[in-house]
Amino acid sequence: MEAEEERGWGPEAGTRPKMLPRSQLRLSPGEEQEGRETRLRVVLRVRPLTCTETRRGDRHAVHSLGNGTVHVSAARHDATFTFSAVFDAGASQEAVFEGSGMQQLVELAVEGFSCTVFAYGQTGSGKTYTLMGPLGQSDAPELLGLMQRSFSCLLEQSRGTGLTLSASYLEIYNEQVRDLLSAGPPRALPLRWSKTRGFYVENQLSVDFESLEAVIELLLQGSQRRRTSAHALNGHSSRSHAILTIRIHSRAPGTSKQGTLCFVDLAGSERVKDTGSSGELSVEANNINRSLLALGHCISLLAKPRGKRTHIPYRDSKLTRLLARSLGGSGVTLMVACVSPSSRCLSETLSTLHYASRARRVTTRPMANRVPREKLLQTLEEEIQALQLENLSLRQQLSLPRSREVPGAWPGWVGRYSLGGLHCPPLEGQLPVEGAPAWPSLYGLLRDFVVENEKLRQPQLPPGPSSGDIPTIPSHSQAPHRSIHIPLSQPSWPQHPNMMPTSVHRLPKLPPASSCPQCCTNAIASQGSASLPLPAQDDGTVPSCWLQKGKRSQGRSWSSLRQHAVPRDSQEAAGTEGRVIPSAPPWPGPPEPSAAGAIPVLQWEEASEWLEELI
Ligand SMILES: Nc1ncnc2c1ncn2[C@@H]1O[C@H](COP(=O)(O)OP(=O)(O)OP(=O)(O)O)[C@@H](O)[C@H]1O
Repeated sequence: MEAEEERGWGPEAGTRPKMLPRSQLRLSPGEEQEGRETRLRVVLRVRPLTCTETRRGDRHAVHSLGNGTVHVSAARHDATFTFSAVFDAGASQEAVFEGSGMQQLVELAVEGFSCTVFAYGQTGSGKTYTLMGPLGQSDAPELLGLMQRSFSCLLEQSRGTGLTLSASYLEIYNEQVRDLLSAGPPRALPLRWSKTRGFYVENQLSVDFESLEAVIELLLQGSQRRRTSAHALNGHSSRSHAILTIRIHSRAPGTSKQGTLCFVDLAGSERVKDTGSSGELSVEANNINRSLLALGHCISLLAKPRGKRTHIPYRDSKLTRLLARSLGGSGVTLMVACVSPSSRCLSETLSTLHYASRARRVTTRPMANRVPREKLLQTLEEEIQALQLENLSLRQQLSLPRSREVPGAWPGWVGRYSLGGLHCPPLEGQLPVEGAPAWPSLYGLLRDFVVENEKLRQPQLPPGPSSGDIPTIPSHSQAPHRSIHIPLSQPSWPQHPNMMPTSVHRLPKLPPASSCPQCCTNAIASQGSASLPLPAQDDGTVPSCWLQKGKRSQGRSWSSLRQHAVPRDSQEAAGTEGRVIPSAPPWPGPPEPSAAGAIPVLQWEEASEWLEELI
């Protein structure tokens, strides 16, 4: 745990929820990290002395002690700092890429997380060099920076996986947000806020790309448009904060993710008397320093424990607004602090080191950006797969033949539903509806599995007939009606084929059926017979209170769904001997073909919204 925290991106102490071992859940690193308080990862890079500094006879004041520790020594200043990694003057660009965790950041972005790497430090400390290398030197691939190496890594991952990539590039110059990719002279773009998107730049140009050459060309073009000037400490000093964002849209069967990989090259903090800036340069310097101060202020507040945090003033600058999500929200962030080793830059170096140390205490709660409807479909598929495994296991335990070995022994759902794809073929007599989601079919399949598995679980049941069909529940059975709360957000058990559930104890707990609170004393209509937990009235209809859409509450269980849709075939099941008890709630949408005459209570949109709420 400690080691994990030391590396950064480790969960905060005490925030790790109880989980099954990873081997059972088969979680990806991103899934493991999702929703947990996660520290910013901070690494330090010390550049070599420049020719001017060497000529001047500046001394080395910053020494790496190894193990992520750095020591600063000069006359009255002596201090030691620890980071996730420290790269000294001899470290190559490749070593920085490998040791900073950049590759992991790319992987998380592909998984749908908002990932940010930002370079912070005094002017001339090597931020641009670390991120982009010396731009335009294509003959020296070893000098390529974190950005180009990440692009390459990303494109490698995108090969054959259907990732869609696009890039946007902007700068914040004198508190104006400007597009670096759109044609014509840079003009200010509005920065807006919305509840769903947070802060965003309106009308920003986004360019799709498919190759490394294309994205590097975009980087070059944009960087050439960025404001730079010469001053005493840097002949090519960036006068703006630059933000290059790569959007990664990945589509796989049943899921769709939208991750971002954001590179922030901050303008360097500077002392006007050191840089000799005047006129426009000093106006720029003031704006740069002011926005960095706002960033520092936000970081100081964010570094406090969550309970003690006060309001975070993101709105104090455009920079902090755009970094809000990366710093305090749901992103994963890497900070590369850059310093000069020169004894002359000591006070600025110490300031950067304190700043970076504070940033190490900042935490976020990473959340992947998934398209909810598709997430639901994915979850349904996972549940079905888990139930299918259980079904096989139960059949084995009851010495029932595997259905596949007995022709015609598959339960009714086989053939009606296909697990392979989300978009099942239309059923007989049913017209295909363009763009119609496969939820009813998946839901129906889920329900059928639940029903069959529940029946197979009944301990008093004799082994089934030789046909391998599901044994029926005897009419005298006192088995209570139960509704299953299916934990959609977590797989019920391992989904690896080699990890079949070995005992029924791992099945979801079955709570007692709930009754209609308004008018029915007992929803379980017929004692001793297989029936739905539905209060059928004399005329065969269902009390209106069951059909009314009640006020939606958070955390509703599957059983509450039952109140919203009642297939008529389910009602008919009440009181029918030997019928399977459908303990899964009926699908709240339009009727399935098998549920002839179902009562459609909710509109499709409502039903889908509702399911989204559930997960
Ligand atoms: N690790 C390094 N190895 C060799 N040269 C470096 C290294 N880091 C920086 N330099 C050189 O130092 C100079 C300043 O670097 P750079 O422009 O990247 O600084 P910066 O922090 O981005 O400055 P500013 O904030 O003013 O834009 C450049 O000439 C660059 O080539």
